[in-house]
Amino acid sequence: MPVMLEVKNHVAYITLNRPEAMNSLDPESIADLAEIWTRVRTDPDIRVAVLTGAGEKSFCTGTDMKKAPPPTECMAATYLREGQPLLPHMKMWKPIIAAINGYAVGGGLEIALACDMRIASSNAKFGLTEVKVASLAGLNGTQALPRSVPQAVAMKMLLTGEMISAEEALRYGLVSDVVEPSALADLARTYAEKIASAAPLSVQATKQAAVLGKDMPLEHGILYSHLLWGVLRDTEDRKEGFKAFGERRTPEFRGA
Ligand SMILES: CC(C)(COP(=O)(O)OP(=O)(O)OC[C@H]1O[C@@H](n2cnc3c(N)ncnc32)[C@H](O)[C@@H]1OP(=O)(O)O)[C@@H](O)C(=O)NCCC(=O)NCCSC(=O)/C(=C/c1ccccc1)CC(=O)O
Repeated sequence: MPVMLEVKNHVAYITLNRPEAMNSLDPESIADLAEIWTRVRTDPDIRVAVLTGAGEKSFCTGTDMKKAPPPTECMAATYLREGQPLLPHMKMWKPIIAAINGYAVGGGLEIALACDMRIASSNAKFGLTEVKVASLAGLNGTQALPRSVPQAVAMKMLLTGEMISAEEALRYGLVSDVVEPSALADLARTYAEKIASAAPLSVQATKQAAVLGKDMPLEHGILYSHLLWGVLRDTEDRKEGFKAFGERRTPEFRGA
């Protein structure tokens, strides 16, 4: 399988599984991923997803340039029917954690930028190298990178295709944690299980407030987040959370 999925304790573990090709994305991987994201979005048992690459060398190096199929129709037809091939499938309010276990390059870094949390192994390298192969970081890279690291760093990376190290990525805030390669999966699981143990609707509303609010004027974002708080106010889970606190026990959340 070019992409593997395992669901455990409300966490979807997704692994790009073509280590021999640095987990680059061939057409089968892209189709598999699209299906998996739909499952993550719609399966009520799944509360959070972890995305990683197989092996210790690479998270994902973007388009498989040796297997990219020639176009079968004009771009306008594809674009107006489907929009983008990858990221719309990731659009959901369940959080996605990128566990970056090596190279995150080209479309690979763009996918990581579409995740909510990014943690990395100390051997990870990050680059939007599309200019080197006569293309463009057209999934989200030209927009998301300058919003994720200082503008000067983003422009250097975008225009030269130069990669940065895990240490630099941590310094610029592109990732939140850097650990030894052998510790990455455990750290991803720890964060994912923490998120999965919280009330699912509260987690999803929190992501929505943070993601949508980022592009609103502050005053609007604050009002919007207050409305989302109001949406959560009458949930069974909020009652359970408050009750469990008073009874000094672990709450049992149902997503209701
Ligand atoms: C990452 C590297 C620097 C690693 O170098 P290293 O020397 O350690 O390893 P290699 O020998 O190079 O790799 C081992 C093996 O894997 C194959 N490999 C690696 N990456 C790819 C890839 N992206 N496509 C196909 N094959 C790949 C490599 O050929 C080796 O195979 P072997 O010879 O052993 O059979 C180095 O691998 C590297 O620089 N990789 C390329 C990274 C890159 O340029 N990525 C950008 C691709 S373009 C892209 O992602 C785009 C995304 C997009 C944008 C908008 C809309 C949709 C998609 C742009 C686009 O598609 O146009």
